[in-house]
Amino acid sequence: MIASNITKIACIGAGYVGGPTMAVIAKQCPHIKVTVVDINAQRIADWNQIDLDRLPVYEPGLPEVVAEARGRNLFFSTDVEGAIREAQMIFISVNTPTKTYGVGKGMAADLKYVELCARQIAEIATDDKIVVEKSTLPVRTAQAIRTILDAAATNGKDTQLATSRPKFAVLSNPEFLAEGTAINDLLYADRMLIGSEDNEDGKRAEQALADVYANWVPRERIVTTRIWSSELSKLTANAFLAQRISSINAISALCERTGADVDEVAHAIGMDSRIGPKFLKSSVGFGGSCFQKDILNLVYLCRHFNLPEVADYWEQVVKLNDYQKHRFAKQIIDTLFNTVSGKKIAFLGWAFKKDTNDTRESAAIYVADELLQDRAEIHVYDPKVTAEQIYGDLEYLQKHRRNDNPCTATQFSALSAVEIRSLVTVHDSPYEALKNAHATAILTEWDEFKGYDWQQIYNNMLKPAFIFDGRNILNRKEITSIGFELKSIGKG
Ligand SMILES: NC(=O)C1=CN([C@@H]2O[C@H](COP(=O)(O)OP(=O)(O)OC[C@H]3O[C@@H](n4cnc5c(N)ncnc54)[C@H](O)[C@@H]3O)[C@@H](O)[C@H]2O)C=CC1
Ligand SMILES: O=C(O)[C@H]1O[C@H](OP(=O)(O)OP(=O)(O)OC[C@H]2O[C@@H](n3ccc(=O)[nH]c3=O)[C@H](O)[C@@H]2O)[C@H](O)[C@@H](O)[C@@H]1O
Repeated sequence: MIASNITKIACIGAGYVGGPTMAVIAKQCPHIKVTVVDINAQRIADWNQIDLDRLPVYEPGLPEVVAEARGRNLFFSTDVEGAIREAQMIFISVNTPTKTYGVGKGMAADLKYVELCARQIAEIATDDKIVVEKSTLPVRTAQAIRTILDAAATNGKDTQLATSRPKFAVLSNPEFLAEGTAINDLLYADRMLIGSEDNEDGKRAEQALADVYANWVPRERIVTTRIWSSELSKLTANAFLAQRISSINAISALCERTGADVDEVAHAIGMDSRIGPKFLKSSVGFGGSCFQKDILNLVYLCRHFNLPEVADYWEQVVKLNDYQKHRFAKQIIDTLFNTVSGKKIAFLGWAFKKDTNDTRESAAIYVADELLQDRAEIHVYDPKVTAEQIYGDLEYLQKHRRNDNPCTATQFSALSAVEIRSLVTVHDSPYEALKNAHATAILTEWDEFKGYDWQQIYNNMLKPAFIFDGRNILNRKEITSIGFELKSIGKG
């Protein structure tokens, strides 16, 4: 029977979502044993680090949560099979990146990891399980998961009587946390969304998961829907959030031409309660593993369902974001007298936003790539990102640049790993990165950047000393009074 009182949870995938979400469930529900498993042994070893500053995910508040629950009712392990066997409820929290091959290349979500999980669950389960989609998935994926679970339950186990075969309930429970604020987002969630199949087991499973969250989330914030609505709500939420950023970034370009100030415009329109102030911060462009991936996935789905106008509408959000990153890089080259060849450009920040060590799809990667095409010498400082990660990001891009990117596709040539390493230097100290630089580009809004000794930095930079503030974090008056030439986003 599908369990109604959950005491054992497994989560497949110990990444940015699996790790923090399960740590919070374990913290808030000491009566539930939570086991997080991953095929990446190094990642699991890092989650088991005694030194909590070296967990694989940097996230404010996470070490404290892990310290409280780990070893009590929170476990990290590579024993995927054991965890599946034991659990009543299994979260699938594996990566669903954009496909880099075959049908849907560059657009569709790659569901191979999710499919593998479903097959593994089906193969191993000997009793009834609730399977929860925590990964972000295209609408109707639950159908595919159900088909795999049911087929395996009948195929591989046909020696079993039909009545003794395990039953599965599939739920959709997308995650809405943002990196950098994950713990807060999980503890004080705006809502927890649960989509279930419309049958008795589906409703039973939905109630069981709602009861888990009810240990700390007010009941009125636990929203239940049909399963397709839940799946589509996740893609839609990310598309709406990203759309706001692209909208304000589009206006930033107009501000630069007209002398208006994008921060003032954002403030003024955000005071309209129908618009609201959040997600109106103009920037060098949104990054992160999800916005672009999820919108491209949405676009792919719309085309699949023969809705080309709808697909084009959403695709524009990504195109505008590509344009914004390109605009920023181009402004650096244009301002530095039309070439950055052999010039030292310091990058402050590499992560896609502050308070995370995640660099996936970070704007910094694309801006660096464009400057490297002109043979700039880039010197990077980021408080949380390692040199290997930075080199890895640039090398990955050389192989996987999107073909349809109008800003970058045609004129770009791939750089070798050796070329990248000869042109890019990663520093442990911001002051070293900035010494003798022709220009500084701020790519991430880390708070510490605001508190630097900018006078000292100015003294040590080449003149004219340019700053390209891709996050609008510096105080214009202070910075220009030192003598810097400051270029901000959306300020004429
Ligand atoms: N990163 C974020 O802030 C958010 C991500 N999401 C979604 O959550 C999902 C996971 O994202 P992340 O945690 O960022 O990915 P991630 O790449 O950090 O973690 C995924 C983990 O799954 C593991 N894995 C893959 N296949 C496996 C298998 N068959 N068995 C065991 N482990 C396996 C990988 O080794 C990896 O450690 C994605 O669908 C993403 O779109 C949703 C909300 C927020
Ligand atoms: O599905 C996901 O992965 C998650 O994607 C985003 O979270 P995240 O990408 O972690 O971080 P955001 O705060 O949304 O920032 C995304 C990017 O947009 C940029 N951004 C954000 C807000 C803004 O006003 N301006 C802006 O440029 C950030 O700097 C960052 O590069 C969503 O906010 C989460 O709700 C969602 O769960």
